[in-house]
Order: sequence, then structure tokens, then C-alpha cells
Amino acid sequence: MVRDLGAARRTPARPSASEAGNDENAPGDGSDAAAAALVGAAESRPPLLAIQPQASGLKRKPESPAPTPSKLPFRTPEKAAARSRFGWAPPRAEELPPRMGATTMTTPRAHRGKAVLAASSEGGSTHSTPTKSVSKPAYSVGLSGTRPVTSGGARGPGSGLGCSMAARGAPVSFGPATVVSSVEVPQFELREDPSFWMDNNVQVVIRVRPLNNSEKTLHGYNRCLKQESAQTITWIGQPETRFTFDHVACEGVNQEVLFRVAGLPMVENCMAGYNSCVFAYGQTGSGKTYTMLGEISDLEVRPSPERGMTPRIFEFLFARIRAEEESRRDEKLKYNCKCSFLEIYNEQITDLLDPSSTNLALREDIRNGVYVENLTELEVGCVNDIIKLLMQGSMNRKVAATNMNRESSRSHSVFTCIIESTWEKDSTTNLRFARLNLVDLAGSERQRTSGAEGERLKEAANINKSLSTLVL
Ligand SMILES: Nc1ncnc2c1ncn2[C@@H]1O[C@H](COP(=O)(O)OP(=O)(O)OP(=O)(O)O)[C@@H](O)[C@H]1O
Repeated sequence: MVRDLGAARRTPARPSASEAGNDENAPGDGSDAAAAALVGAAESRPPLLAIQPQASGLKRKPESPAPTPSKLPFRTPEKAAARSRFGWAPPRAEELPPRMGATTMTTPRAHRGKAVLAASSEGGSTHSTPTKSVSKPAYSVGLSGTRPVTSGGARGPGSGLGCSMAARGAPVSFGPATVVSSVEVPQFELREDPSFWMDNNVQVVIRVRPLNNSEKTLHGYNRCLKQESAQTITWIGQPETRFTFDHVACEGVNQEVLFRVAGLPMVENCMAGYNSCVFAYGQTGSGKTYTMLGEISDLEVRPSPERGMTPRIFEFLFARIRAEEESRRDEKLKYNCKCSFLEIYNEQITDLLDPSSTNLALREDIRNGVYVENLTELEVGCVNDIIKLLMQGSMNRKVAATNMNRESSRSHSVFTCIIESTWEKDSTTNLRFARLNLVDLAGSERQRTSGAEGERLKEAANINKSLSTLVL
């Protein structure tokens, strides 16, 4: 049964992270999990992954008219210009931190059980992807967590945002991991350098969440990972394996710091006209929703320090928009932002801003590229507009209790903001366009550990299937 957390999820019932701990991941009891399935299934649709051609007679929701080339020329985004405008000096090679491990991607990522925060933007030139520092036969190993290793191979961390990797090839079994038992874990500062993002299309940030109370009660302070720097993390199994990422955020890294490292540069990219995307991937209960959304109730009155990436991104975006419009008043610079919020549940798309609108079709055409047909797009002008949409959409999202997370998101959610700007220069009207996607994926899970049965099991199968497709 799916629980509509309409009430529960965004009420004070969800404890703050300071209390976290505590029983967040504890399984709910039967009554807690009761409720109704929200999404109707349509039988005859092709699978979601198949993009359907534009149906004749069907029209997308009205959009702003396409610019006439002669009147509204598109401006090529100026990364270099944006960099200097925001005061970022391009880092000199010698200033960059030494990268541990190999610098090329040596393993395709097949993930199991942990989370990654990945962000990307169009443009730039190089890929920066996780690397591991030992070359080994194929395996699947969990990174991230502070969760203790339980016997028999529940090696996945499961706490924190982390990542698992697997090399291609035949699986080999591993011996049990060693565990580190320590109340204190070393802290590492993340390097805030927005200009770094200007030169890298994709970055992967691992976030390790603190142990919660039930984990401490069950397993003490045992951990199967140790962190050695702000870029590397080591799985203390056999063989001990070190992984290198763009950033590894230790347990002590808070929402503000993570936003400054990973969210703020995305806003700057969008302001400069680049499409950008941040998505959280990982094992159920590892902290994806906490990272992407965090605590958003009461934001208008008393912003919580636990608010996550999404609200912070929009706080910053609207502040930047106001500042830009002010400083370029003579050019009549104007921004216009439109948002949509959807979920993918059991391979079907539902409009979270209009939940009666289910089973939406994915289409593609030359003008719009890939888009979701009939998805609600609402104009937004300030953070409060965003908060309302986030609250509304989050309440409609499918959430249910599993053994691993009392409020497990059972769907992937995509919050999109289209940022358009127009300005006049040399008697010409210019138009710039960027799209920002903020994605909170459903958690990958082992059915045995998550205790999925019945409807939960069907969801879990669809979640794992779609995550595997994403990785491919
Ligand atoms: N960095 C953190 N600091 C404190 N608490 C955290 C942190 N990350 C996650 N938590 C807590 O852990 C619990 C699980 O987090 P969350 O619901 O975000 O996991 P998830 O990865 O989204 O899970 P699922 O995939 O099942 O939806 C929540 O109670 C959350 O408040």
C-alpha cells in the first residue's frame, strides 16, 4: 500500500535532522503504512523509456513564442564572461588539489545500494568522473556510509549519500569488510570553487550521512568506510579499495556547505544560459531527499538550516536575478521562470502539480526536444512561489515505509525550472534560455533488506530496473 504523505510528510511529524537519528529509518508499523495507491496504471502505453512521436492533433501547453531569428537572436552563453562577471578567477593548474588515484574513469558505474549527488551542465570540455585507485576484478562495492557492515554481505553503506561502483565483468565475491568503530570521524573541508564547475561537465559528490540512533543501537559506531581526504573514501573490505570522486562530503558537512559546493555553481551556469542538472542517487535511506529537499515546512516564516539543495538554489537564483536585472536596467534585462514537477512511479509519469494528470507521455520534436506532454508549467517569481510548488508536489509524491526508511520515496521526482531572459542591446532584442533539473531518485534497495513485499516489491523492481537503465 502506498501512503500519501500529504499530511504526514510535511508536517512536524518529520523530525529535523538534529533529531534524526533517531528513528528515521525505523520501519513503520502496519498502521503507519496504511493508505491508498494514488497512481492509476494505464495498460496500453509503451514503456516510459520509449519516447513517442508527436501525436497529431495533440498540442503542448502554450509556451512563449519562438523567437524570430532576425529579431531575437540567441546569444551563445559566455562562460568566460560569466566567470569574470562573478569574480571567479580560473584556477591555475598548480592551485588545483592533487587528485588521488587515477584520473581517468576506469570503471563504468553499476550502482547498488548507495547514493551519489551528481551535477552536470552543458558546455565545458572535460568529464570528471569517479575513479578508483586499485584495479581489480569485477565487483560491486558500496561506498558512503557510516552504516556498519552486517554479516553476510549487506555491505552497502546505506547511510549518507554515497555511491557504489562495479567494474564490468563476472561478479566475484568478497570477504567480509573490516569495520572501524569510532564515535568520532575525521572531518574534511570541501573546496568551494565555482569556477571549477565551469570547466567540467559532470561532477560526482558523495555525501555520507551520520549514523542514526537505530543504527547506533543495533551496530554501535561500526563503519565499513574510512575517509582520507575531501576527494577519497576507502572501503575497508578485502581487498581494501579506495575511490576518488570530485568531492566526498563527510558526515559533518551541512546543507549550507553542500549547497555552496554543488548547488550555487549550477545557478551560475543557468544564469549564463547553460542547461544544468543535479540529481541524487543512492540506496534507500541514504539521504537523497534530505539533501535535495530537506526540511521545507515553515520556510516562509523561519527558514530551517536543514533546508536542502532545492530551496537554497532558488533563494540564490532569485537573488541573482534581482541583482542582474538591477545592474542591467539600461538593457531592460528581464527574467521569466517557469516550473514543473513530475514523478516517475512504476514507469509512469504523473504531474505532481496536478496529480489527476497521470500516465503522461514523453514526446520529442524538433522544436522542443524531449518533453512531457501536458505537464503543468507554472510561472514563478520568488522563493515563496517555489516553496508552494515544492510543498504541493512533495505531498503528492508516493512515499511509503520500508524496513530501511520510514519515509521512503517510491518514485523518482524531477523539479524543473526554465529560466528565460531577454534584453536589448544595439537595437536588438536578445533571448537566453536555460533549463535546471533537480532530480531526487527513488532509492535502490535490496528487497531482502528493505523487506519489500506486495506493492512495495513491485515498486522496488521498477525502481531498480529504471536505475539500472539510468546507469547504462
Ligand atoms: N546528512 C544528514 N544529516 C542528518 N540526517 C540525515 C542526513 N541524511 C539523511 N538524514 C536522515 O535520514 C533519513 C533518511 O533520509 P532520506 O529520506 O533523505 O533518504 P532517501 O535516500 O531519500 O531514502 P529513499 O530512497 O528511501 O527515499 C531521514 O530521516 C533524514 O532526515
